[in-house]
Amino acid sequence: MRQLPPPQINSTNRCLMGGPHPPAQGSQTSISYIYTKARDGDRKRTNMATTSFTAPKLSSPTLQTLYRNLPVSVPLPKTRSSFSRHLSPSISRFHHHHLHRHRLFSVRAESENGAEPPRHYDFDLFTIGAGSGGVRASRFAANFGASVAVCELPFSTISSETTGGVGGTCVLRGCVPKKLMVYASKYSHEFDESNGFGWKYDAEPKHDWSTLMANKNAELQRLTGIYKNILNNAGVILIEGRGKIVDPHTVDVDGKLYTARHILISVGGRPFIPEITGSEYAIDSDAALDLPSKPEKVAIVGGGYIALEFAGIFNGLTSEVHIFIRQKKVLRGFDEEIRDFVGEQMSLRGIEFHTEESPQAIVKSADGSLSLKTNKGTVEGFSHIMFATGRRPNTKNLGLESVGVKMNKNGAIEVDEYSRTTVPSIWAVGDVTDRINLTPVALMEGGALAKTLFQNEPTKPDYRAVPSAVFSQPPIGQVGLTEEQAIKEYGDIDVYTANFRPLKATLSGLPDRVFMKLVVCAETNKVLGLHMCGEDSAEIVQGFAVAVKAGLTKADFDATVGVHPTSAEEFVTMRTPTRKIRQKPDSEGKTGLEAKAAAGV
Ligand SMILES: NC(=O)C1=CN([C@@H]2O[C@H](COP(=O)(O)OP(=O)(O)OC[C@H]3O[C@@H](n4cnc5c(N)ncnc54)[C@H](OP(=O)(O)O)[C@@H]3O)[C@@H](O)[C@H]2O)C=CC1
Ligand SMILES: N[C@@H](CCC(=O)N[C@@H](CSSC[C@H](NC(=O)CC[C@H](N)C(=O)O)C(=O)NCC(=O)O)C(=O)NCC(=O)O)C(=O)O
Repeated sequence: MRQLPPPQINSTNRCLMGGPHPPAQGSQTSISYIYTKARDGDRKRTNMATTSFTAPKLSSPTLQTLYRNLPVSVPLPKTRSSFSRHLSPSISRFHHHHLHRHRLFSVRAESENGAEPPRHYDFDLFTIGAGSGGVRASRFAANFGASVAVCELPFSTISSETTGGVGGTCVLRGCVPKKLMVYASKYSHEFDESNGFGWKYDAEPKHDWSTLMANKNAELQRLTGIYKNILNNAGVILIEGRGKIVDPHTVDVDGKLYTARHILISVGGRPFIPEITGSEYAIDSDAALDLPSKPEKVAIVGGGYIALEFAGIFNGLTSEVHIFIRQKKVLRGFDEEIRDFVGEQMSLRGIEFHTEESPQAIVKSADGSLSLKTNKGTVEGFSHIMFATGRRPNTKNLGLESVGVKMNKNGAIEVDEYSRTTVPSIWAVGDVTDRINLTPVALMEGGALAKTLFQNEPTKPDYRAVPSAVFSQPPIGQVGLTEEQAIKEYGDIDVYTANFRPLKATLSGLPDRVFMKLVVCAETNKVLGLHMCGEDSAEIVQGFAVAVKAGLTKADFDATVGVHPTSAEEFVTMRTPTRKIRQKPDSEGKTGLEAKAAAGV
């Protein structure tokens, strides 16, 4: 796609960020606050004495532009902008109160090239979508001194054209409720483990589905409230409704128009279900997180993150679970040995895998049960059929085509390295751009954008060594290259693996095992990739991700003392390579110490 030049930081930002400006001679505008940088990068507002000054007489064009771009605060009642004109009385009252509490209404004058007449905007940044990326960009931008509004649809556990909620996918329909359900479902395995440690129950522990759903939903309500407060405390104005871009600087929210110097699209994605006969009987992950009762027998179509996580959840909560994947293995793109290992371990916990089976139709029987017809036959008697067949960017009905924001064939917004779309004033972060669809990545993109636009610090998100976890049971954690990627990229690698029965399994008597792998560059001794499937792998990999990101060598790992007895210690005690792969001609590979010396470490 077209690469736009790095964003130019305009003089508004420079002035705003630069701390107290000397009052321009003769101005009558009151400046109420300055912003000082706090340790964590957020900014603290400092109350300043109001300064009165009248418009300065500036001779140089640069200074004139600088002055036009100064953020000037105008008391709301005196200045009715296009923004306040369109507000309904109740929203207007809220904004009036809110703006006065946080900062006076900011009207900015802009002249893009010095020749055009200055334009006034209601906001420096208008964000569409208050999920992880949108909230992060908006609140950081506000903390950097920008005037920011964000619009979001009303709360619902199920996303649609008319529902969403502050917090977005991660908080309301993804990571958080999913992890709560993972916690709920893990107990059954733990009850099984406990017998070997002497625990006896007079009766089988019972699970009450409605208690779990009620507590989970109460937590989601709490979190959406927390996210509203986070925005409010940062001085971001929240507007409930559906945003649609009208022109490169204007957003329509349910009939009211708001102008902004920059528009950010952070509307995320939604589950995708392929169109097959009977697909209306299928549920997606939104619905699966909010079922009124436990599924008795569930088919899960797909072999990605979501399919494996829900298979573990329903299996742990004692549903009968069948997974249908169109390939031989789950988790395309993951390390091959991890793909094999997780499949085996999940099978041992009672999940049935149907491989190389593609769904063709769903049929509902008179008794209400569902059958899944595939290329290999029909499996009957499901209470639920869940599709976890990927997610699609949420870019319909946003007005993107009409303003010229380019999208790829899946509807993902194309952006440059700074998250800028093909329209220079419009930016996009998070799943809507389909880069790496993970919450911490959206947070990174949102934070980088706020710095780029409002802190005079053009910042590209860094996609090297992004760790991730699949909260399957057992879970997977990984960072860096798979063995297959490393061979392709480096040719010569050493692979260290450990496949062992963890201490806990010796008394529990369960067939649980752990698999761990280090992929090491033979030439430099750097650890290129680290993979684990087994209890606690997500927690373990987060720490090791620092080492991989920092480019540490296998020798550095060897020099680290283990924590005993843990599974994690295997990563620092793998002494002999399981295999050495040599693809470069005449290549022997170096030992750890030789490589360390060669690299000057
Ligand atoms: N723990 C985490 O960090 C989590 C992250 N996520 C994020 O959300 C994204 C979406 O997750 P998910 O929905 O699991 O998507 P994924 O892309 O991970 O997996 C989709 C799965 O569905 C299969 N599939 C796609 N289309 C069809 C079809 N028409 N018929 C049969 N099978 C099909 C794919 O098979 P094939 O491989 O053959 O294409 C693949 O196995 C992930 O990529 C991840 O970024 C989601 C949940 C948890
Ligand atoms: N990691 C811990 C904490 C989980 C957590 O971070 N909970 C979040 C909610 S979900 S997570 C939602 C996600 N937050 C985060 O990912 C926070 C990550 C990290 N603390 C950071 O600052 O980068 C997000 O969308 N952030 C937008 C933003 O920060 O701008 C929270 O806000 N809790 C407050 C509370 O419970 O009182 C755990 O797993 O137990």
